[in-house]
Amino acid sequence: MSLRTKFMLALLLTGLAAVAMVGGLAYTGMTRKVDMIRREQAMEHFYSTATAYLQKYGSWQASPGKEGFDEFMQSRERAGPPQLSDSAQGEERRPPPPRDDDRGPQRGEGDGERRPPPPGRRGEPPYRFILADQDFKVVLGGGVYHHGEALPEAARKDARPVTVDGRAVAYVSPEGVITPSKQELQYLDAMRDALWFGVSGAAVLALALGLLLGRSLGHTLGHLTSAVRAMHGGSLLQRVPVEGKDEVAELAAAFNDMSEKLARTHNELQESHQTILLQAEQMRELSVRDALTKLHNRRHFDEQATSLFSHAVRHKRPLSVVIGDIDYFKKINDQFSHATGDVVLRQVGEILRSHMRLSDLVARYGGEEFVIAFPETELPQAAALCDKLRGIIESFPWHQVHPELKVTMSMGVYADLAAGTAEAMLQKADALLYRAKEAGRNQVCFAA
Ligand SMILES: Nc1nc2c(ncn2[C@@H]2O[C@H](COP(=O)(O)OP(=O)(O)OP(=O)(O)O)[C@@H](O)[C@H]2O)c(=O)[nH]1
Repeated sequence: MSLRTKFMLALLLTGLAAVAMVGGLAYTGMTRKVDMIRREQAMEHFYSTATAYLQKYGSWQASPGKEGFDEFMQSRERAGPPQLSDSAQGEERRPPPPRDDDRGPQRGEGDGERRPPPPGRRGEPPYRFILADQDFKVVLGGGVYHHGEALPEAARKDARPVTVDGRAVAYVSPEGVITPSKQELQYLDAMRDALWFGVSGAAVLALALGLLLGRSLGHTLGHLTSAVRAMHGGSLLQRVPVEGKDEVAELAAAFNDMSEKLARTHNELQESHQTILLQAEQMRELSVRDALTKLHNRRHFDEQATSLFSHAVRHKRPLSVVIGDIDYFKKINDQFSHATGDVVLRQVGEILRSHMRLSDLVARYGGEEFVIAFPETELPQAAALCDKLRGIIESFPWHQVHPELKVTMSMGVYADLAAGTAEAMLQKADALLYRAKEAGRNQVCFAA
């Protein structure tokens, strides 16, 4: 069941229950109150008439009886129109009791047998007053009791004494219920109509409110659901409209805050992740680079040379390895300073790097030693390239560093994969370098 339907049902039930309860209570309360007032008024009227009548004669026995009482009452009515008047039978007159014809003859009018009281509202007898004498003997039975009959104990409890000169000469007892007059019935009908009108109004209002509330709540919740789905999809920064100041609006505002914080934290995390990756890359780069020449270091060369060797063997491709060593470098350090030696190392490194192809591998192997691997290169091309490099180093304008500075390099080149490993090839190249040194330096020695 949708939220809107639930809202509508809840409001409908609440509205109907409230109207029914308030209206029902008001209706019942008012009906009872009207009954009570009428009953009191009728009682007061009958009682005052009976009191006046008995005061006039001293007692019922001394009075002309029922006819005299009726006459007395009618004369009082003529004197001033009463709110309620009572017949000599003591019956409340204004609302004529229903099925009055069924009552049959009254006490003293027929066979003397008491008939059941005529039904009033809801089948109850109409409202009447019973008048009993000082000994609780009924003198006016109101169609309920026989003349001379003893008033039952239950009726005596409600009986009100009529006193003359301080002594009770009679008792008035009410009996039955008030039957509403036509006008009162119209009032009650109008009240019932108003009640139904209220119930219908409440139902329409509840449905409209339910629809409105359900739509407004569903609107915000719909936004929230879409936003959460979008967040699941990776778009962390979401905004839903904040309407009003209720709990739903608070939820929407809290969601916006959360989304903003999540997006910010996510961005920060991504940035720091990038930084970490960058730093890791820099660290990795540093770990494979020589600090002075910025060429790769020995460890990196060994790793790469091994895989170049494997590749060359597997694909039966040529591979040449070279070891170059700056001649008399100790003398350069000693004669021109260690700093000059560093400049020489950096410059030689730059010359080697700038003359390599991207696929070539060059590294500072330690001290004044450099190593090169030429993949896809046969020995003659490698030896020729090394001789060219040797010439470039020799002819570099070293005098700009120091007027007397001269730098040359000796190299050993080896290109036979039969050596078995890259390391073994390097050892062979180193032996050829040694030979170059022995042969007078500033030269390239090679072997296939
Ligand atoms: N300036 C400088 N000198 C270094 C560095 N690394 C090693 N050396 C020096 O390089 C010199 C190498 O000297 P040797 O091994 O005797 O070789 P050489 O003097 O070049 O003699 P040959 O190789 O036989 O021509 C040593 O004096 C080391 O101290 C460095 O990073 N900077």
